[in-house]
Amino acid sequence: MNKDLQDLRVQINEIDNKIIELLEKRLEIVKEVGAIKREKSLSFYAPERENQIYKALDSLKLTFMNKNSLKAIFREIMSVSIKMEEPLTISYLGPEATFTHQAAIEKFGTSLYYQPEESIEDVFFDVEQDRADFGVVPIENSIEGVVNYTLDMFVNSNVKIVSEVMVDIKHNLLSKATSLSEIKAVYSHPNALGQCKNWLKKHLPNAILLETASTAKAAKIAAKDKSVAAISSLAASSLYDLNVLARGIEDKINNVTRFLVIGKHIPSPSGEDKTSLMFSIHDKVGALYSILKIFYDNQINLTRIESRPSKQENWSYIFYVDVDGHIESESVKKAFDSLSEIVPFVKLLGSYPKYIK
Ligand SMILES: O=C(O)C(=O)C[C@]1(C(=O)O)C=C[C@@H](O)C=C1
Repeated sequence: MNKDLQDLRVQINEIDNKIIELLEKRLEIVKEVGAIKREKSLSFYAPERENQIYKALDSLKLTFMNKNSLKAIFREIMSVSIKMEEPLTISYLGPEATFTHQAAIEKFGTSLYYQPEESIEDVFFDVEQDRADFGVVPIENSIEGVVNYTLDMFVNSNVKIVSEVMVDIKHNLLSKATSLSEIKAVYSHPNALGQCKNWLKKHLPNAILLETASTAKAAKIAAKDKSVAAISSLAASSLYDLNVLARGIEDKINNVTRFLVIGKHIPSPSGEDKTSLMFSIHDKVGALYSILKIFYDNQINLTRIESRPSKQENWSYIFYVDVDGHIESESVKKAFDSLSEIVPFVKLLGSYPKYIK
């Protein structure tokens, strides 16, 4: 072998050994952290601490390394740490290779146990009934809007939002076939078919479009029939051994879905947090105005408001709001207390660190 190459590889080996030695030292300390958490019944997963670590990485000036790559390395280091402290189980809206699966891995890394579920309801039940430590569910898409099913689940559940994660949605045409001319039908979730409408019209004008419960289910169907294709993720192409006939076929770029991590305990403040609340209002003039005024009076930035039918009585609604700040901060706490005094019903859904890309 070339002498220079050999020398360089010897140097790389030395550095790798140092990295491993340092990782071992880090885990030794994490073990002590885990013991304290067990003794004090604290959550092994600490999203507020993870965000602080990501933020510190973000402020570094690096010569060679891309920030996303560095974040991915630290995601996995912390995933290994959590596993050593306690091998947590993460339930998510499945099947495998869905965007929710991708969101769960982005949040917790690959070292934990993942449990796919058939419905959003089952993910909530897993967390409520201790079959999983945390759950991951979709909450809104930048094009399609809110996932009503998830919002409605919070009415009767006492799980808390502990974290959020955003995933860029990239659609791909997958098939056992090797060319577009062989495709007679395209399967996918209705949202994905809708998001790729123009591409399909242009490239597969004669194909029949068929709906499935998830993009991953579509890939499973495509794996059995060479004349069909699925719109699904790249993860599904490897899982079901499908050819990628076309990449990034969504009509609009900037298609992002936001997911929530649900658990049982509200994490401590990270320094940059969000609080989610739900409440109902009295049926009278100015009811919503007086609520919004509370946030204004406390100088709280309201970042989102949604309403949903209460399902108790026709034409009565439940409001969901997201505000900047943690419930342990003076202003958010004060606003929450004032709100509790004037509405028939209010519930704190969680305070959690804002997502850092
Ligand atoms: O600091 C903690 O609370 C830890 O448990 C350590 C650690 C880490 O590896 O840095 C691991 C898991 C937590 O989610 C956050 C951080």
